[in-house]
Amino acid sequence: MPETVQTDVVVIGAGAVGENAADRIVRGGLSAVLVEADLVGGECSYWACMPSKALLRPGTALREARSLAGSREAVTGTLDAAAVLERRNSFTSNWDDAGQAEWVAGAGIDLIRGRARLAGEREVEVAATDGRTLRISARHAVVLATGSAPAVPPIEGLDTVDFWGTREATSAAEIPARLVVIGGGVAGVELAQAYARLGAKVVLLARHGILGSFPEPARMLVAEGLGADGVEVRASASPASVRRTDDGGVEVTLEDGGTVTGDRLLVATGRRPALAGLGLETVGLGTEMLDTDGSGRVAGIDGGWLYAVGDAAGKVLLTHQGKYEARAAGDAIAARAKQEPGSAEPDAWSRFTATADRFAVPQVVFTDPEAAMVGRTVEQAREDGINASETSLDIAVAGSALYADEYRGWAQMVVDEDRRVLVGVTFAGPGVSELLHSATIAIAGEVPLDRLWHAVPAYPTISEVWLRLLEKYGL
Ligand SMILES: Cc1cc2nc3c(=O)[nH]c(=O)nc-3n(C[C@H](O)[C@H](O)[C@H](O)COP(=O)(O)OP(=O)(O)OC[C@H]3O[C@@H](n4cnc5c(N)ncnc54)[C@H](O)[C@@H]3O)c2cc1C
Ligand SMILES: NC(=O)c1ccc[n+]([C@@H]2O[C@H](COP(=O)([O-])OP(=O)(O)OC[C@H]3O[C@@H](n4cnc5c(N)ncnc54)[C@H](O)[C@@H]3O)[C@@H](O)[C@H]2O)c1
Repeated sequence: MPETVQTDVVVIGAGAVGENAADRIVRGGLSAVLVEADLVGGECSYWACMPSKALLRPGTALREARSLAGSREAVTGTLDAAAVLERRNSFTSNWDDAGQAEWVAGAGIDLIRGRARLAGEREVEVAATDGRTLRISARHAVVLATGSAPAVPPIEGLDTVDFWGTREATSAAEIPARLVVIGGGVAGVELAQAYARLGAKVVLLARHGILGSFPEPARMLVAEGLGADGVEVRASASPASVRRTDDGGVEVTLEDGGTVTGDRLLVATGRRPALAGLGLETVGLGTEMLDTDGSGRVAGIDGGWLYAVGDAAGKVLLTHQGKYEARAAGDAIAARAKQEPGSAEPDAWSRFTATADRFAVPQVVFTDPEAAMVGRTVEQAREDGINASETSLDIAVAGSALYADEYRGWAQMVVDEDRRVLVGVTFAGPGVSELLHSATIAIAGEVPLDRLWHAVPAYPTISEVWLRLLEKYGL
């Protein structure tokens, strides 16, 4: 007989998103059980954001030192790959989640380690890691925060080789001499540059070019940065088949008949919500993408007790947006339990709905140079029926010249001409990631351009690009 447990809310998955949902639920006065099958902290902490950025940052710091006369002369060596890997290990706490589990306990959340699945309305069954089977009844809600799984492309022979996914690439203990990367998305380009800087000879196969969601000039700057580090970017290269070579490496045959060989193959071709094996059929749902509203409530569930947030909801696969969805869902669940006014069907921009998921999503590609974008491209804005204009220029202000000798960067703003507010901004160049939040505030706050004119950028910072953009726009 399974042990039975009663709680207000069960959160399945203790990644960054599940942790935030449970935290908001407890802060809202409810009890929460958080179930985790692997490491508390999830993908971002151990196999994604943190280790990948830890692998990239030393190379960027070195390039920055080399970009200035005076400090350039002080650089006498190359990256110490072993030290970089060691520093990366410290950011993942050597894949030990004791610190995160301690935070969960301190937040008043009950942690159960094991694999959970739905077992009917408001019921969750857990195969606990200590061998017990638990049956948890949730008085108010169940939140799916199970993250995502790699989308493995249907490339002939891929199942016969021992290839890396992003998990293996972010946790590797050594640098392969030759690395072939399939996938020109964010994960592919970041890891291609990280490994090239750590000494690998990298070929990146990007069938539609790199960073498809970014405007062309930003993509070009990143491609040049990759090239400068020796990454061979093969745009339009579509892999047809893969085989193991006699020396233990891999050979990728392209659709045009060409071949590329490496000691390791990294496949970074996107991710899908992790919904398989979750018992969704017990509540009348399939394992295809869930349909959720702004507070994460899953459509088609009587009583609205099932929620999905973060990668599991599949709207925006980014940690910060997932955590934002979790805050909205957690607050909504707690408020709905108390029948708080405005929580049942919240208005846009209420704290119970993740409105920015549609209009103001920021993303940074942590390559060198960086690419940073928030909101819509001009094409997306026009597709959405917005009377959009675009203003773009190279970043060439006193702050950028001081930042690096021969600084090269690009900026673009997309304006809704009817409302005279920003709906999209892109920056590309060294150090631009820290500029992005100014654009996010302008978009989420719908700051009128005539008022934005009065947001004076400090001299001499790269932020002066704002002034140049507004002047070029006509202010
Ligand atoms: C290489 C790489 C780099 C990235 N870099 C960035 C970045 O720089 N910035 C950024 O914003 N985003 C980045 N992302 C995306 C980011 O990692 C994800 O958006 C984020 O991890 C999603 O968080 P989550 O909590 O929804 O899912 P996850 O972090 O995947 O957590 C889900 C958790 O649920 C658990 N789980 C799943 N099923 C069950 C079950 N049945 N029972 C119990 N537990 C279960 C899993 O074990 C896991 O711990 C990156 C992704 C990759 C692949
Ligand atoms: N800095 C960051 O914020 C960051 C970094 C890494 C990953 N992420 C997130 O993690 C998720 C996964 O990243 P990703 O780069 O794997 O996904 P992605 O969807 O961004 O890119 C996948 C790439 O793989 C290519 N591809 C797909 N199938 C292919 C095939 N059969 N052959 C060749 N190429 C193929 C696509 O054209 C695309 O360029 C994304 O949602 C991303 O936003 C974020």
